Amino acid sequence: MELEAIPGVGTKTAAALRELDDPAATVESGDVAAIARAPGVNEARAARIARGAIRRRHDDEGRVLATDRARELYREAIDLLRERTVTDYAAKRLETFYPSASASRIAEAQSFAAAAAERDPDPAVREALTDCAPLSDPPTVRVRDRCLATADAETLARAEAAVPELSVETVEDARDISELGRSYASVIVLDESFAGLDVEGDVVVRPDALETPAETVPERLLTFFAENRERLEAAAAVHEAAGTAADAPVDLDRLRDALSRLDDDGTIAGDAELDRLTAAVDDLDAAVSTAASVADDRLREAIRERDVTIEGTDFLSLVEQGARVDSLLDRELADEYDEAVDAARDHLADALRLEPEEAELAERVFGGDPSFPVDHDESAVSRLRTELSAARDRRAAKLKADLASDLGDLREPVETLVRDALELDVELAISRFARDFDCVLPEVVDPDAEGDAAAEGDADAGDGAKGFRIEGGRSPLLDVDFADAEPVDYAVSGATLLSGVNSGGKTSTLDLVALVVVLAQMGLPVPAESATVERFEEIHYYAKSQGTLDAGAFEATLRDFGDLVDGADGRLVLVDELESITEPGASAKIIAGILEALDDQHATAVFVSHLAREIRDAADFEVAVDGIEAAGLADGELRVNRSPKKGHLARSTPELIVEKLADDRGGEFYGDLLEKF
Ligand SMILES: Nc1ncnc2c1ncn2[C@@H]1O[C@H](COP(=O)(O)OP(=O)(O)OP(=O)(O)O)[C@@H](O)[C@H]1O
Repeated sequence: MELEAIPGVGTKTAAALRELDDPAATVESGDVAAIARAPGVNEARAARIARGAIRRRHDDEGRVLATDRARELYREAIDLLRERTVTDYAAKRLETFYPSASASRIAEAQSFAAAAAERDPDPAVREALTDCAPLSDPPTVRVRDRCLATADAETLARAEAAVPELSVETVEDARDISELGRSYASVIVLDESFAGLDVEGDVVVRPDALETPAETVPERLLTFFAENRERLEAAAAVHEAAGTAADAPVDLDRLRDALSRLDDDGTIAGDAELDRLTAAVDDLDAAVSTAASVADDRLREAIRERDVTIEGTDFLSLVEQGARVDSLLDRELADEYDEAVDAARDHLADALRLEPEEAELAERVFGGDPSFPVDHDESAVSRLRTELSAARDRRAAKLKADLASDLGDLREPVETLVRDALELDVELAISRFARDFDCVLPEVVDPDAEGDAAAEGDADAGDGAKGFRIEGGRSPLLDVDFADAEPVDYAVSGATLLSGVNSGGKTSTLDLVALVVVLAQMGLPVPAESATVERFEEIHYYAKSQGTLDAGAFEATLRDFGDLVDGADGRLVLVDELESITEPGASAKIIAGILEALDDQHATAVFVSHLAREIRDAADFEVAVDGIEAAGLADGELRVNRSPKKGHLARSTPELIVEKLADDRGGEFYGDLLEKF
């Protein structure tokens, strides 16, 4: 796939995406975290790229959200979903859902959402998701005790690219290699031509070394797993909490076992022998000095308890020549000295937990010429250190190789393990949203088919329709608790005026319609008992304007509507109290004209207005009027039936108040007033 063909991906972004392992598949996968691994691509941008790829796949170029208020509604819908995610990943991934005019995209998203809504939003899974995050690539580790060697320039370039962890050295002959063997603990020769090479040190010829990075640089896998330990454990916990452990792409026990053998810095953990050797090397000097003290104490004690007879000549030579008293040890205290040395050797072997062969080397540390304090042999200590260090490094290398080979098998599957856990968060957010707001998956119908979405129980409506029909819709965007949101039934096909008392819920009804349509075209469940909506090409929602516009702004608004009515088929137009843009008489005429044009073009429109009667009178066609009706005033409070009544011009609040006064007070004045309505 041409990456540049994705909407919103330019040459620079395409170049960044090409750095990914499998750019096309990654971009198509919708995995926002994986896309965001491309250099310079953050998650918000990754979501846009994923959305672009979806659009391209569905040949979906259109922009359904056509006005600021429509876009605002979409943001509010996304926010309601995002509030229900646990991970950043899921929050970003939800952004790949957008209102689409493509039937195939809506169907695709709906099938995802339908499966998601079935998920049980178990609090235990939510808890487990807390530490879940996309796997990260640790920075390249430099391994300094090993190198690659080749005589070939091309192999050199390939090796440098494939194994940036190791130095790649150029060699011409066996002598060069043997020299490398002295500088590095191990050398891997890449050229077949050196097969059978016999040089000293840890030198191997492995032409396949670049293809087997787990063996060549086990550190790469080890640091990857060490760095991602918490994320992997969290993903495993999610699968367990969700009851999907048995189907997980990785055997979770095996993963945990491998992780338990790994330290946070990518070294080997939990191996008693390696721990013993490491401690022995680290403690060697301290143990030698304590062992010497043990011997000294013994000897001191022995000397203190013995009567030593010194011959006169000895005494003289001691006094006159400053001869060392040590010479007496050999003669007078030989047994005691031997015992003290044995004690020192035992102490050393015990303290360092040495194996018999190592203990043999350790014996040479003590037992030279008798002396007090007891001396040790520094070169024997050094030999012991070399021996123990080499054993430690051999052990570590073997364990690393073993562990890397185990982890190598898990490398690919853990990607899926983590991705599945994160995707579960996306699904659970949708499930929670659907449950919290009593949602249903709506029917999104083809506008070109015959019939009206608004036509209830109309056999002709079939699978095709114009307009929308919402039953029992309850908006989560109201300023009251969702539990107090009263259900609204509303269906419109064609251009309609919506009248109603003040605060009757007209604006809230427009919000509900916009929200239901936006969610429906995102392929998501909607907060209603049932809903059928036309698959609109565009949603134009205009919020109530703040006061009368000056001439310039009025002209601009009129031009907007001029564009809007041009080719309006397939559009949903929601307009809240457009009359406030200019004086009432002119407003009524303008709104009547716009409605007429929209109706002509089979657009679906709902215009909320307090001037419904005037607009109807000004219109040259039979304009439909619906009304949100007050059932009356009770204790000064309006009692409202929130579902607009079809074909009904609702009485206004002033009319209701005049009627109340006429009833309560009687008299000519109120009666005359009432008649004027
Ligand atoms: N379906 C509903 N369920 C519960 N409360 C609602 C519902 N619809 C509206 N309300 C309440 O009524 C208030 C007024 O609603 P809204 O602003 O939509 O009325 P309006 O008819 O547009 O008013 P105005 O004529 O003043 O523009 C809302 O703030 C909300 O508290």
